[in-house]
Amino acid sequence: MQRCRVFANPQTRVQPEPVTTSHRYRVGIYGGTFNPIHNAHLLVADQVGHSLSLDRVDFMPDATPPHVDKKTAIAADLRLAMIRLAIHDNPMFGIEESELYRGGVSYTYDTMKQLVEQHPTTDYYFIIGGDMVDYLPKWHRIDDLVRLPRFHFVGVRRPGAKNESAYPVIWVDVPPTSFSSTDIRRRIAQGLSIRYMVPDAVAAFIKEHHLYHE
Ligand SMILES: Nc1ncnc2c1ncn2[C@@H]1O[C@H](COP(=O)(O)OP(=O)(O)OP(=O)(O)O)[C@@H](O)[C@H]1O
Ligand SMILES: O=C(O)c1ccc[n+]([C@@H]2O[C@H](COP(=O)([O-])O)[C@@H](O)[C@H]2O)c1
Repeated sequence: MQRCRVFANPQTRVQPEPVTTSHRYRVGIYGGTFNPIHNAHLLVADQVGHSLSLDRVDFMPDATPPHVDKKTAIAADLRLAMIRLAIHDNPMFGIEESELYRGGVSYTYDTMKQLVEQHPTTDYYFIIGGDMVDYLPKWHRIDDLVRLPRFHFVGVRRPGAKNESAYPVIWVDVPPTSFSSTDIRRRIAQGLSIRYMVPDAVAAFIKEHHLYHE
């Protein structure tokens, strides 16, 4: 049975304490712009979490994405609010907000270096779309990133697809869903339904705040 440390202040979160000193937490980090978060993101995070027996999968919204060609996203607090609404009913899901606090361009090396240093008993599994694996050689300080202790890449693969990479990647097969946040934004601008593409609470938030209506 896992022991818990109960803090004197009842407001403080009760955190599980490792049973032995060798206990390691297994945390998935799912980075993205989440403009907005959608059901394919949730499906991927859940599938990877279960496939790799992760203790947690944290969604990590970026401040400024490293890709220069990406369009400016809506304000971070709105993206964050939608992530909160989307994940509230899944106890495996959390949010990693450090890139938003840091600001500037959200290079994964900078973020993960800080996280592995701050959490020495945690193994990190950074989730990326299978198509993105081909672009890893272009990532900022990629050779330093893959050498960080307790850092792993997880490639989300369509069943049966190739699993080649210039860098070590743990491949996980996930049922394919082809839509993206771009598709959601376009559909909203065209007045089309996004029901079942995003959680109902996210759709209601988008409507209430009149987001993505051009
Ligand atoms: N349908 C999908 N299936 C698998 N992975 C996905 C899917 N949509 C997005 N991802 C992955 O989710 C991560 C976060 O992506 P991001 O927030 O940029 O979403 P996106 O839907 O690709 O957005 P956009 O269309 O605005 O580029 C990325 O690793 C991306 O490859
Ligand atoms: O560090 C980099 O050079 C780098 C280059 C491309 C993407 N990333 C990260 O990968 C995650 C998904 O990125 P994107 O642009 O596909 O949504 C997000 O957390 C980005 O910060 C990181």
